[in-house]
Formats: sequence, C-alpha cells, structure tokens
Amino acid sequence: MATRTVVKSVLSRAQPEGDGATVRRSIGSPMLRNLDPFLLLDEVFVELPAGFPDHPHRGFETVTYMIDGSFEHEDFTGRKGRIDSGDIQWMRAGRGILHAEMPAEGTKVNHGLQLWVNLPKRAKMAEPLYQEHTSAELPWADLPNAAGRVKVIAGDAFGVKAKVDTVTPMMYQHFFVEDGKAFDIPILSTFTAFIYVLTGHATFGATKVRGEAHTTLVLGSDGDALTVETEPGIKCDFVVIAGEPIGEPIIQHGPFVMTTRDEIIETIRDFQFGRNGFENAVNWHSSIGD
Ligand SMILES: Nc1ccc(F)c(C(=O)c2c[nH]c3ncc(Cl)cc23)c1F
Ligand SMILES: [Fe+3]
Repeated sequence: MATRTVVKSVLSRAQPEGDGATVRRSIGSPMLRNLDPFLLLDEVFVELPAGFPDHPHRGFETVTYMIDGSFEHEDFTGRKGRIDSGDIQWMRAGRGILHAEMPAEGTKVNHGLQLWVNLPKRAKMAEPLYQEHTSAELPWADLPNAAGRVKVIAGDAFGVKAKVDTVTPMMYQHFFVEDGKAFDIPILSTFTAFIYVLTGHATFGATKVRGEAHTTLVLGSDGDALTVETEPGIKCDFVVIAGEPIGEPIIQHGPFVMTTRDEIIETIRDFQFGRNGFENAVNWHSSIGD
C-alpha cells in the first residue's frame, strides 16, 4: 500500500461557542475549510450551566461522540436521551430538527467531539433519523503488529464493520496506539481524510509528520493507506475521519446547509413559520436548555 502524505497540520485553540461552552474547532476553522463532505469538527469542553440550548439543524448530520462525561439531548418531538462516555449519537437532521444539547445534571467537565457531515441533496429533506450506540455496543478491532486497538464508529476497520449506516461512504474510527509501534491504516485514496489527535503524539504519513494533542492533520490523496508510528514510552489516541466527497455546492447559513441560496431562504422561512419539517418547532422550548 502506498502511504498518504500529511499536506496540512493545524493546532486548534480554545474558543467560546454555544452558551458558555468552549470548543477547539478543527474542521470549519478558517484554515480547515473545503473538506467535503465534512463541515465542522469541534472538540468540546463544557459544564453546566453552559451548553447548547435550543437550536435547529437542516441538511446535514451531527455526530456526537462523548470522550468523557455525559450529555443530554431533547428535541421538538419530545425525544430525550443521554450520551455517556464512549457513546455515539449519529443524528441525521434531514428536513429539520430543533433540539438542545446540554451537559447531564451532576457531571463535571464534559469532553467530546461533534462532527457535522453534509448530506447529498437527495437526502437533505429526508425524515430525521437517530442512530445511537453505547460504548459497550460499539465494535473494536485489533491493530496490526500488536499496535493497539480501534473503536469502529463508522466504516470498516481491519475486518470489523461499524453499526452505523451512512448515506455516503465514510469512516470514523478512534485509534488507541501503544508506544513504540508502527502500522498502516487503509484509507481509500478517493476519500477526503484527516486525523485529529486527542492525547499523546505520533508521526503520520510518508514524511512522518508529528501530530500532537488538538492537532488536525489533513491527508493528501496520494495513496491508499496511512503509516502511523509512536515512539517508545508515548502512547497516542486519535480519530481518523474520512469520506467520499459529495461534490455538490455547499451553501451554509449557521445550522442550515443546502445547495442553493434560494433553498436557504426557504429553510429560514420554513423554520420561522413552522412548516416542511419544522411543524413541531412552533412555540417549542426544551426542558433541558431553557
Ligand atoms: N448553529 C450553531 C451555532 C453554534 C453552536 F455551538 C452550535 C452547536 O450546537 C454546536 C457547535 N459545536 C458543538 N459541539 C457539540 C455540541 Cl453538543 C453542539 C455544538 C450550532 F448548532
Ligand atoms: Fe445541535
């Protein structure tokens, strides 16, 4: 397998977001745009009373992965749930969701990732769909060369298939690598691909670029695998997020992502007047975010 090269490395710094929350913004920050189909990746740190009170989404998916702590979510259909450490919530907003996402009562700092994945035009007005899996339900694969293991959130890894179904081909995998190891990760050369390092450090790609905590490493499309190496004494955990570009225009207005300006104008009106998927939004207020 020819190993891909890291073409860009960006350290994310903390910035305020939502209502009193702090995020390190990877994808979606000025240096990390145009990574179709990925719109945003936030590493989130938040504790009550901060959070993400009532807000809408249309035209894409939000993927919330808790690293430590617990979030509660509640939407305008009355659906409520809790995302605990290691759990995943893959929410296809489709034609429209209005929800609140808040730290669970009684928790200290909650740490997680939220990824926003664009939907192709054909799926943007589909009914919303939740795919939620607990940490215990999510499959793991062993890495080659006894290098560690990987939690398979989306896509296939070393023969293990994720539980989540995605509209477009994608991989989202959390690697836990032991120290002093080297191995290759197969990543289709047609996929837009990046790494986000959470703890420790490792070197990545043909030119052995060092990736440290809170750093995004964007991969070139010059191969079908990624070489990873850790030094003796230093473990590293990171996520690999990769996917087939959708190749359609991306017109974003905050939490609305469509393919034309007119569709955005219609979306704003739909949300304002409570129609075409936002019927339950009229006078709705969450119990957790208000
Ligand atoms: N429009 C808009 C504007 C501002 C926001 F903060 C949000 C939003 O909700 C989030 C941004 N990153 C996040 N990470 C984790 C969680 Cl749980 C939520 C978010 C949003 F949707
Ligand atoms: Fe949201």
